[in-house]
Amino acid sequence: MAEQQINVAVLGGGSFGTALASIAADNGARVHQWMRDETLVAQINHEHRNGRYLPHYVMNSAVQASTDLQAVLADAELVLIAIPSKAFRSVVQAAKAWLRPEQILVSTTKGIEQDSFLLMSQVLEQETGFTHIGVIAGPNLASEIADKQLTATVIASADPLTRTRVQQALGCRYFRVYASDDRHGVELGGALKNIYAIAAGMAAALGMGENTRSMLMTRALAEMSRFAVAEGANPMTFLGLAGVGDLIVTCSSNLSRNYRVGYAMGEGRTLEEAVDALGQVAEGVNTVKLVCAKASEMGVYMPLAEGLYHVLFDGVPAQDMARTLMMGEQSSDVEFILPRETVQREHRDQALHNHASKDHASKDHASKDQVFKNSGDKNA
Ligand SMILES: NC(=O)c1ccc[n+]([C@@H]2O[C@H](COP(=O)([O-])OP(=O)(O)OC[C@H]3O[C@@H](n4cnc5c(N)ncnc54)[C@H](O)[C@@H]3O)[C@@H](O)[C@H]2O)c1
Ligand SMILES: O=P(O)(O)OC[C@H](O)CO
Repeated sequence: MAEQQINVAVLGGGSFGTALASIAADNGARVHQWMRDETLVAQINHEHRNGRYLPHYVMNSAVQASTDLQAVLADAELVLIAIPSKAFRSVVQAAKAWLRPEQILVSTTKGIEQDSFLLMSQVLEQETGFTHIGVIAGPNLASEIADKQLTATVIASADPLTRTRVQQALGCRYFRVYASDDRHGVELGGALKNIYAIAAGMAAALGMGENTRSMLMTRALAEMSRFAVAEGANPMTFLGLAGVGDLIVTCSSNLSRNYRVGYAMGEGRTLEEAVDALGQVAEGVNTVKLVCAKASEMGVYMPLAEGLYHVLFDGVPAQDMARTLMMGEQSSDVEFILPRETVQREHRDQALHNHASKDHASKDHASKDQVFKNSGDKNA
């Protein structure tokens, strides 16, 4: 589908970086992939395999791997950055000397920066000041893409050139790229769903049923969009691939690392044991901490995220947390139709009404008593 051969640089030698590099090469792009590990570089260049992250996947043999950041970026028109959020800024800073304003820079990372609460495309913007900046997010399990399972993603950018170039570079017979201009919403969708994937993994390990999983995912969507709207995103974005799409896949599949962390904890492992056993990044663990702090600062109601926080960091058993959540307020289904505040007001009004009726009834009763007393007929 690529209309002209484009030079693509992929920064990151993990599973998603590797899958994206191969897609772009399948699509006719000239692809250079940067990573730190010389052994992996040699393996990709000679065996066309990334034995550490996607051992069973045969990559497109045209992908050229290198540890030389300058060489990888030299001719790149499109730069895809697939580095975990903890290291994202430092890699961008290292790359900065060879980045140019005409390049298209796209983050594929679904995480939030610890101290700044910035999303990765905001880090890119802050570090470079460039305009062709975008993000990719959607239901994109790297190992399924590697298997060439039919997959769709979203390129989100306010910049039309970024959107069309990424669609041209990556859209192919097994990978569809949809466009959005709500970069913030798409990026938040990708980062926030990791929280609920941990909770869904936990629920599955605890033997909770399909009704429970469906409730969890739907309420997660309500919570994610409530937070994102408070952050200035468009709630409609959450109806798309980067919202409900990514939430479904990550809350349903043990190919998701976040789901696997939750599952291991539901089986009784500690957070540390679960993360160690994974050996890769589960962004949701850090994201839940940052989002809970932010939500309390902004006054956004996020009972699921808060509940998960208590299980991960305060030693609250997951079963107890689930019970507590069921006792929480019974609120609105879709808050953009019936606002949560309206339901709360209705409950308050009803309580007042009940109280007033009770009061009235007891006064009525008392005055009847008085009449009876006065009339001396207690059986009237
Ligand atoms: N794996 C997926 O299915 C998938 C899908 C969509 C999005 N993502 C997102 O993409 C991002 C990267 O994911 P991944 O699956 O490729 O991760 P990964 O854990 O498979 O690999 C991360 C890569 O980053 C490298 N890295 C870590 N710290 C580094 C540093 N300081 N300098 C240079 N390189 C460093 C690692 O060596 C590794 O090559 C994550 O934020 C994830 O949310 C992943
Ligand atoms: O493995 P996870 O949990 O990081 O999820 C991978 C992707 O984000 C799924 O779209």
